[in-house]
Amino acid sequence: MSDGLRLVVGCDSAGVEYRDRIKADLEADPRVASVVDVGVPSGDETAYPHVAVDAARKVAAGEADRAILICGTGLGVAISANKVPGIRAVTAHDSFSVERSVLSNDAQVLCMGQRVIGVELARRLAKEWIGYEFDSSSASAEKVAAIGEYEQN
Ligand SMILES: O=C[C@H](O)[C@H](O)COP(=O)(O)O
Repeated sequence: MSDGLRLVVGCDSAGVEYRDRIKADLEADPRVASVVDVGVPSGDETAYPHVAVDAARKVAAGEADRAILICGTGLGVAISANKVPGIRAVTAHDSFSVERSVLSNDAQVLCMGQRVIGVELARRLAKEWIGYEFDSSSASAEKVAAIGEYEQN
């Protein structure tokens, strides 16, 4: 993270407003090196699985460090992103879960719902989330490794 985070943002038509607000926040954040927007633009009705998998594949390929995805609930984008091998995507709408998504689960994808929480909370949670870093020497590491083992077997 010393050179700054490389982030992806994405949404479906139900998440455009929050994606735009969070994207602007991230672009102004000194902790962030780059923000790639995988869509959708306003008025585009591409379904959420396509956007979520596109974003998740960039993370899995090492082109980005993390992704933030918005849909109506934050659920569909998380389910979809988790179909990409190696991806741990979560839906989180509270500060504690956002913290633990990184410190416990090493989640690289945070998903939120524009129809679930207010925009100021979503913006705050996005800012908090990028400030956490997983400790690979922590007791949580072997639990995260077990997820990967189940994925491979
Ligand atoms: O999880 C799905 C999202 O909330 C999406 O934005 C809306 O999906 P729907 O139109 O199928 O309800």
